[in-house]
Amino acid sequence: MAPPKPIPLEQAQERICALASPFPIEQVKSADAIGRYLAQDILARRTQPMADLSAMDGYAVMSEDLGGPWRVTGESAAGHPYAGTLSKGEAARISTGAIMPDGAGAVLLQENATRDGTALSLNGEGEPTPRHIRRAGFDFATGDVLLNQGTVIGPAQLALAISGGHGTLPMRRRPSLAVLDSGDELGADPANCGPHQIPASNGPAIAALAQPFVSQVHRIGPVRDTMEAMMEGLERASVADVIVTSGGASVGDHDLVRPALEKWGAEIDFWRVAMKPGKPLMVARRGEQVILGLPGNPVSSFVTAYLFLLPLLRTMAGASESLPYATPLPCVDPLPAGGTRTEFLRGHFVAGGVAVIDEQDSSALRALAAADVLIRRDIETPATKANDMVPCYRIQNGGIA
Ligand SMILES: Nc1nc2c(c(=O)[nH]1)N[C@H]1C(S)=C(S)[C@@H](COP(=O)(O)OP(=O)(O)OC[C@H]3O[C@@H](n4cnc5c(N)ncnc54)[C@H](O)[C@@H]3O)O[C@H]1N2
Ligand code: MOO
Repeated sequence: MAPPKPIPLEQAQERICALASPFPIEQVKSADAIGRYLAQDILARRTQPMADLSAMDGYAVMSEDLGGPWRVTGESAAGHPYAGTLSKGEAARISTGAIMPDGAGAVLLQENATRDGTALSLNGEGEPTPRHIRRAGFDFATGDVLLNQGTVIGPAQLALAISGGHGTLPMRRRPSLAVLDSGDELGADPANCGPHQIPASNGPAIAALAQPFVSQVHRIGPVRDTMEAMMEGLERASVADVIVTSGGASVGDHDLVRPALEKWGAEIDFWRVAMKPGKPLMVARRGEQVILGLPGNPVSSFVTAYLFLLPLLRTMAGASESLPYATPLPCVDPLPAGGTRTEFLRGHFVAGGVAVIDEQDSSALRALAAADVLIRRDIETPATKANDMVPCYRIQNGGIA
């Protein structure tokens, strides 16, 4: 039977994301929410700053009393406000982040002051100014939306949520993942492979790509190229919400993933995508479980995990943006017109943009590991000249940048 016609990349990404059902919401300690997506909008539970604060170390004075001299009548330090109300001719020693005393409306930098005991005067370098005051609520006020549902929590978002009074955050429960390597040629121990074996490297790479988005990863295999071994592998994988296989997805005599999935009761959603590398990608479903059959070639498996598995996991995690986004960058090499498949070329950063890596074979791991970007070439896109802008997906930093 002839294999089905490959479907367009965009349609394949849409179909895979449509298979994801949102996972239940759980409250997570804010610091443990890093890398996860908010399940609800986060509203400020407090106002920041809670009062007018000084932005500098110096002296607080009345706004109608900018010329001095003054008498220092007390101090406002961070955590220890000034007691009482400031009057004309009075100044309060104040530190950065400390609350402006009642009655005060300007701050004199200590560099611009001469102080002798409690006597304070200008030294000619500058006057008190309200510009050194951070106004109450200028960052946020109680009830403001601080972070939208679907936002990923990184270090800055974590700081904002904590500052807004949130010790815990509502996140979607993360799916569990099973990663299955298949192929008679695969060895489990990279240091001890027989002469006809290669180390199973796809599983560890896929697991590492997925790790931020999943609760746990079950590693299965290497599984032999027999129907019995595949069925047993799938049975072991059935504990997981998402199952990823690599290898055996193409049309060869030993490519058993599709028949095994069908025998196991999975329904194939689509098989084959008009992309390079990654054409044999297979997507199936069994009940609520989603199964991705990635091609065995290591670069194909990495690229399809990046373009399909991660969007699926992000959708399950409740991300507002599931697909990776392309940044236009100048390509120092001219590129030929696009062909009949959307192509992802491995490229690396050079002065002035990106350059195409010479080796583009879909098994070449050294070239993949040297790549900073995948350069996207759409179907039949016109040829480009040196330094034309091309869409680039960043895969620096293990594919998660
Ligand atoms: N007649 C055709 N042949 C092929 C087609 C086609 O359309 N017609 N498609 C080609 C494309 S494109 C790809 S990609 C490969 C993918 O094939 P499979 O998914 O069946 O993968 P395998 O044959 O099992 O393995 C391919 C290659 O990758 C190595 N491999 C497999 N698993 C791992 C692993 N876990 N770790 C490291 N390396 C792995 C394997 O040893 C092979 O060298 O099919 C083309 N053929
Ligand atoms: O996925 Mo294959 O790598 O297109 O050669």
